[in-house]
Amino acid sequence: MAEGIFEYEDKHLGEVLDKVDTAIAKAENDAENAEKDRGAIQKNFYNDVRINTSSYSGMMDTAISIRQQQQMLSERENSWQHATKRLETFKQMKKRPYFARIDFRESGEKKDETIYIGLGSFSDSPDHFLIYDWRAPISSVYYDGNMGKVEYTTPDGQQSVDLKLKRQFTIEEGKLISVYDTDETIGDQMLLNALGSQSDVKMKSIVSTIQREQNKIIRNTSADLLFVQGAAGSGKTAAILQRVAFLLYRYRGNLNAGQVIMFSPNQLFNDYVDQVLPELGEQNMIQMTYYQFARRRIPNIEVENLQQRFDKKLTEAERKIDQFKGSLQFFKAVSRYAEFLGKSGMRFRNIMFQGKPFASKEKIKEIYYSFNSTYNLGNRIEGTREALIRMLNQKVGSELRTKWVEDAVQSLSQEEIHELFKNDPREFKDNDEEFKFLARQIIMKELKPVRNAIMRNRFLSINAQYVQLLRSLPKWFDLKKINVTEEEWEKHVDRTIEELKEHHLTMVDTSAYLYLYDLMTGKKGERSMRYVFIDEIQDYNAFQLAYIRFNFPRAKFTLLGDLNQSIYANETSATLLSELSTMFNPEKTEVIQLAKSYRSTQQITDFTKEILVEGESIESFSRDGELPIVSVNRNHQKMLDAVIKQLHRDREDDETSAIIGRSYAECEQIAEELKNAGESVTLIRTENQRLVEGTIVVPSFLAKGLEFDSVIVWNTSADTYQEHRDEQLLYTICSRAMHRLLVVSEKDLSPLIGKIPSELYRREEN
Ligand SMILES: Nc1ncnc2c1ncn2[C@@H]1O[C@H](COP(=O)(O)OP(=O)(O)OP(=O)(O)O)[C@@H](O)[C@H]1O
Repeated sequence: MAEGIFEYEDKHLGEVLDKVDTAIAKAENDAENAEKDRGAIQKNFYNDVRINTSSYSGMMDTAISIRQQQQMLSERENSWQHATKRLETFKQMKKRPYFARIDFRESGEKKDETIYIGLGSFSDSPDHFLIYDWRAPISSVYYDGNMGKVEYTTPDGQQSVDLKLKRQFTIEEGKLISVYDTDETIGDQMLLNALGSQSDVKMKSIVSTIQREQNKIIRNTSADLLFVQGAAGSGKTAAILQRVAFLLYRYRGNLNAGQVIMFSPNQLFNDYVDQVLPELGEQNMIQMTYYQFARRRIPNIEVENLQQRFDKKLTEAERKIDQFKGSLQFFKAVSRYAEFLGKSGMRFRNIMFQGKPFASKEKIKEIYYSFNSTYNLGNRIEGTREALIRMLNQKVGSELRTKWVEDAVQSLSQEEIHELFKNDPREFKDNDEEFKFLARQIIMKELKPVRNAIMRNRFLSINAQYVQLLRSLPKWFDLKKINVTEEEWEKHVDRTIEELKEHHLTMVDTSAYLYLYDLMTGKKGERSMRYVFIDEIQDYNAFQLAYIRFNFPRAKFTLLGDLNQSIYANETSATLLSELSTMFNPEKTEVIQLAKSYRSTQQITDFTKEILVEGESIESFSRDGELPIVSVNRNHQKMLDAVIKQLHRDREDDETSAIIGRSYAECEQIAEELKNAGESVTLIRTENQRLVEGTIVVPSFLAKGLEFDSVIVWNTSADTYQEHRDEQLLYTICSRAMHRLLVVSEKDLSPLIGKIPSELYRREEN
């Protein structure tokens, strides 16, 4: 880089920082004044209020005066908050005000324009922007184009510019460290710097090095369904977090973080990504796992967790049934079944009062089916509830003169009477009136559980209904379509009933169970949710997706995944794409492929992609590193020694390490053995655990979406990772590594590693 350019930019940076300093001083002053004003109002609050309570109009004046003082106080409070927030932003800006510059000429203009791009915009007068927000329409040119004509989208349509210069800066703590000019999309040097650094317990934003394909994902506003298929480490997660920040900026004022929800693979992952949006100056969206989403609706039932789902061994028939229960076909079958329920077949439960039915199930059924045939299930349940509440109100009257009520009134203590008056004693005309009042209060209290049962639809019987749905299925669904016999189905239903009795449900049943319940109760879904993001889509089945869609009927969807990283061998993701295409309008569906893997060094990506049968489309990013090591050991102890040796190497080089075992049981054992050998490691037991610094031992099914400097794959022996069955699982684990990968096995090496060309790794025998 020419000397003059660096000096020029250094000077420019100095000028901008001076202006930021001026803005800081002003914001400090504003904050101080707002604080003073606030203090003064608080102190003089009652001096400044005109108090006059001698007449009605005087009291009104007093109330108005208090209100005015309160309003002034809250205005000062707002301006104080505003000033402190601005101050905070400017202080951040001082460290790294911008990261890029572009020069371009707009069509029809005679002069070139220069803009600087940073995390947020900054201007020294209303029309004079010194820094543009990376999300501003014009900033897209920086990410999207090579030199020459570049198009970009504005809220008013497409625009084009002639791009003449693209310059990148490294600025640290307000000091210019380096300047690069590039005619590539985003110069490799900056990306290399970003990728070469050590991993952290928290993911970082990628704002200064967003790649062109990623930019498409981030800025897409047209699709109802945006589907991103991308190799491991291709930046899917990084891109969607940036996308959330983009959408919050683009629709500022109309969209808030509470209207965006992201389904993530596990709680560890939530932890891992929770700093990205705050770093970009935005609030985090709602984030949960599907398990949490389902679980909060049915607290009394234990839903199958990740580990149970992962460890499950199914017979061939069970596998087919499981697959069917996770399909769109079954989703439609449940919808159809619910339609029948509008005519007959709804199961009810008695609502009990003092050991006897307040409303018998027969009576409830009679009410439920008394409505006109045009009523849908939602209207029916509402009508039934209203009729039951009317019955309840009549019951209050009819119970007045019963013996239990009389006895209860007679035996009331003074305190209890006081309480029934709600500490507000009243005058009664005579004793009878007082009795009636107290009796009503007692009856209403006693009937409260009945009222709750009505309002909470406890007269429905979801368990019985779900079982009936399963039992009756062969009568209206041809089991031949799924290659299952009636006996096999019967056996399966019996098992589900047993599980329900134990308050257990598998994940596939849970979705169907909840969906049926929502249909029965006429639930409409959350219409205020505007964007739904689902990461690691390959681990969902079509039923779950359809159910999520049902829950958020007005939202736009962004689905991200890698069909090569399905960790559940029982479920196939291949059919997922075709099922998806029937769920959304094809004209509003866009698919983006990300083929380049940024996470790992070239050596690691070249190695891991060989594990897959169809891995050739994965491109490695040219970042150089050491060859992966495949260590084949004579016995268990040797294998452990190889791990310890690598841990020492990692520690010396300041690399974070993760040891990934296939099952939880295996991880528990290694963690124990490593501790006994004096190594300090943390075992990740469940998906709800927090991420910690230092070496961790994590089971394969919890490593989803995470990354580590150095990955050690434990026991890749032939019987642990089998050909066909475990290809994707092993690929997923190995692709967690950024800079270093060690695969250790005892005796026979898994054929999945054996088939990798030997020049792609270094073999060690111990
Ligand atoms: N444009 C980029 N600039 C800098 N770093 C990037 C870029 N894109 C991706 N990365 C980095 O590459 C790594 C992998 O990205 P990310 O976790 O988003 O990939 P992914 O596609 O979600 O992977 P997986 O499917 O394996 O979970 C992260 O460390 C991320 O910060």
